[in-house]
Order: sequence, then C-alpha cells, then structure tokens
Amino acid sequence: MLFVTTEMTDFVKAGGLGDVSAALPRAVARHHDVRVLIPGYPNVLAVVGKSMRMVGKTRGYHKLPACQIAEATLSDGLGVLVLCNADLYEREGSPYADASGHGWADNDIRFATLSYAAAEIALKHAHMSWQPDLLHLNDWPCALATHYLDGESEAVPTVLTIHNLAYQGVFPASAAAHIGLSARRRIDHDRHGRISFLHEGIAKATYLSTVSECYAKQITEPPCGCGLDVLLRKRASEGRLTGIVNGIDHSWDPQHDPALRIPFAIGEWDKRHENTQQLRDELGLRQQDGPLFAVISRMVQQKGVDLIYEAAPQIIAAGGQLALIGRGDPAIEHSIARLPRRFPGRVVAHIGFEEGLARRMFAGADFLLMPSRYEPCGLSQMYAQAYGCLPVAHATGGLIDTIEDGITGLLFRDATVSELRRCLQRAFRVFAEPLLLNAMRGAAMLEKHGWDVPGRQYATLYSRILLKRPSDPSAQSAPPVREKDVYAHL
Ligand SMILES: Nc1ncnc2c1ncn2[C@@H]1O[C@H](COP(=O)(O)OP(=O)(O)O[C@H]2O[C@H](CO)[C@@H](O)[C@H](O)[C@H]2O)[C@@H](O)[C@H]1O
Repeated sequence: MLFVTTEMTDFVKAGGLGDVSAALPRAVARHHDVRVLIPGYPNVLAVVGKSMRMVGKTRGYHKLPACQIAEATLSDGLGVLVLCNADLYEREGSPYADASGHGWADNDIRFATLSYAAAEIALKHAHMSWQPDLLHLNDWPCALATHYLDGESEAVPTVLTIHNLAYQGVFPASAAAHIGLSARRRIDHDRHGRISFLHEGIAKATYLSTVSECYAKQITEPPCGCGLDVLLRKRASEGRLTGIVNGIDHSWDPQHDPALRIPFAIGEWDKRHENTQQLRDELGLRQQDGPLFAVISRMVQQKGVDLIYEAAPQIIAAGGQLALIGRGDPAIEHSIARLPRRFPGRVVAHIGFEEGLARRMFAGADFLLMPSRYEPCGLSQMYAQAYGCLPVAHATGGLIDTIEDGITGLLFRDATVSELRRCLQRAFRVFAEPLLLNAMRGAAMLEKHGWDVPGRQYATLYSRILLKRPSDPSAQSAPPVREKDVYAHL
C-alpha cells in the first residue's frame, strides 16, 4: 500500500494531517506492506537527503514536470518515497504557502504532479521494482491520482481520506489543460466554471473515508457537505463512505514526555499543578488560583477563535486566565494578539507553531477551548485528555465521538458565544469542586485513543477492498479479516 501525503510530522507539519501521516502508516505496517510518498520539501531532504537513493522517475505530462523518485528508510524501518523536483518543492515556507501565508500560485501543478506520480508508481510506469496494491490518498492535494489511474482503478484501488472537506483544491478551469484533463475527462465545473481536485477524487475513488463517524454522517448534508453533500450521499448510498476516528501516538504521555520538566501520572495532581505554575512563569502569566484555559489551534475561521475572543472578558472577570498559541489567518492572528494588551498578566498569545510549548500547555492548563464550527476529528482534544486537561468543545464531528460530556470534557450544542459562555460557567463550577475536577481529569487520562484500533480498522478496510478486486484471484484465499464487521457492505 502506498500512503500519499503532503505532510508528515517526521519532516514537516502544518496541522493534524502531519500527525496522522506519521502514525497511521506505522500502525498499518503491522498488517500490510506500506510505503509513504511525500514531496521532497527542504525539511524532507534535510532529514533523509543523505541516506536516500534514486529508485524511479516519472515522465512529464502536459505542464506537469518530470520528477525523480528517491527512497529512504526511517530509523524504525518505515519506507519513504520522496518525489524530487527542486523547482516545485524545494521552497521555504509550509507545504502549501510561502512564509507570509500566501498559497503558492502553482499549487495546481505541484499537487497534480504528486497525484500523477502516485498513479504512475501504482501503474508500474515509474521504473520501480516495488508496486503498491492500493493507494491511500489524503485530502485534495492527492485526490487527482484517481483521475490519472485512468480506468485502472479496479487493478489499483484507491482509498481517499477526507481530513477536511472545506479544503477542496479549487482552481480556474484554465488549469485543466495544464494538468492534463481532456474535455471528456474534465472535472465537473462549479457555477463559476472552476475545477475541484477533491470533487474528482470523491467521484472516482474506490472507497472514501473520513476521520470520525459523526463527520462521515455530517458531510452528507449541508452545511458540513460544503457543496459536495449530494455526491457524498451518492457514494454513501453505494456503501463506499465510512468514518474511522483518528488516534494519537504514544509520544503523548505525560509520564514520559521530554518537553515536560515534571512528568506526572493519573492521580499525581500536585505534580500536575507544578506544571501549571511553571507554565504561568514561562508564559508571563500571574500566579493565581483560578483556572487556566488554553487554546492550541490553527487560527482559522473553522476553529471558532472569534468566539473565544468574545468570551475572553468573561473568563478574566470570573478569575480565569487564557493562553493561546496558534498561527494562520493574519486577520485572526491580529485580533488575538490584541487580547494580552487588554488583560496584561492574565491573557497571553503566542503567534507561532511550537510543539514543545503546546505540550507544556496541555500539561499545565486546566481546560482546552475548542469551539470549532465543525471538526472532522480533532486531535488537540485527545492530546488534552491524555494530559488531564479537560476539553471544552462544540458538540460537532469528532468532538462528539471523543468527548463524553461531563465525564471526559464539556460539550456545548451550538457554536455561538452565548452557548460557549454557558459552558464556561460549567467549567468554572467543575474547577471549584476539586473532587469532581480530579475525577474528570482521571477519566480523561484513562481514555484509550491509541492508533491500534484505527490502524486495524484501516487494515481491515484495505483487505476488504483487495478481496473484492476482480483481477486478483489469489486474494480469494486470503485469511478472513477478524476486525469488527463494520465494512460488511464491501
Ligand atoms: N501553534 C501551534 N503550535 C503547536 N501545535 C499546534 C499549533 N496549532 C495547532 N497545533 C497542533 O496541530 C494539530 C492540529 O490538529 P487538529 O486535528 O486539531 O486540526 P487540523 O484542523 O489541522 O486538522 C484536520 O485534519 C485532522 C487530521 O485528520 C483532523 O483531526 C481535524 O479535525 C482536521 O481539521 C494538533 O496536533 C495541535 O495540537
């Protein structure tokens, strides 16, 4: 199986996809022969550049340039294929945007090239000795691989995982000719005559998954369907859409996290409190008795950070403090950066991306605020739970699947300031009752969010799809899959 991704925490992380891409292929490697395909960004070359060897190449296609394919083996044995093209990928910035946050103007070419390479590898056109039996594609940047397989998808089936339906890879119709879509095969146009990579992938993938059960249902209806709900309903009615809740990897363990100066376990609430005091010192917050609320998030409209901005005065008036870390939309960053000036010593905002600090915030804060308008799965709430920090979250998508209201966190029904305020009052009441607070912390820390279960669920999904493949008679004698029969329709 070839897992195709645009970020992986081993090299580069822009959001949750980076964490999933680092953990899921490793979890699945226990069951399948897995390699990861990722573009050769500077951070990738910095880590594996010296150890990689060239193993294949792809031809140019329309305006997609020819690329080299290199292979490296990571220290734990995971094989990584690196798609090398200096002009496309060796740029400073994130995988998707330059250092000032503007999307690269040629993202259609950059990611169509990645999709094309994935298909070429699968079709044995890339001069490689290894060939995957299945492509696992992630989000819009890889979705066009389904198109480039060009009718061969029965031979090489595809799973397309939707991590966030709102990002669809929409480009002007003129891009179609550049990336090699004939008029006949052209991606459906939207009202403005544009094309969408994700639309094509959803229409053509053998199977679709998304990252929680609840979101899998929500995307078949507006508003979460983001204009693709009719197509998704059709794919769901064919039995080809499922939800598998993400896991979190073993490094999220407050007993063994090198980012913490004082490790702690369930019940060691004094040690946890020392983490809180240290965090206040590190961030320049006053030492005080009230609850500390944290926000660790991409600063984008999805995450409802504007609701937190509105509710911040209430948190401060009730004796709480607020610490935010995030990066994203410049306008949201700007408004968040103003808060500490209004509430010096009680609100801090760090505009940036810093995993070590994020870990200390999970370990020291009492509550994590996640008023996301929608949330396909969410990882931060699970990291928070593992560190005894209780999520206060909007009841949507994966937040419903992973938070038990009143037990492992607090949920509120609508993503509005008034609902958030009411939930904050509940949080203050929980904080005022140490027995309840510690019982909830303990329950949250006991949650098992590892990758074993989702890893097995994906492995089962691949096996079922491969068993169904008509061109592989040997697969009929494959051993039965023992995982809970959630894919009976396949
Ligand atoms: N400034 C900062 N400094 C340090 N760490 C930071 C940070 N900002 C964010 N993070 C971390 O980045 C990750 C964000 O992951 P999420 O799953 O919460 O959201 P994202 O929207 O990126 O992912 C999308 O894909 C994932 C994966 O499927 C889905 O869970 C999610 O719902 C979907 O929106 C978490 O690990 C978080 O702790």
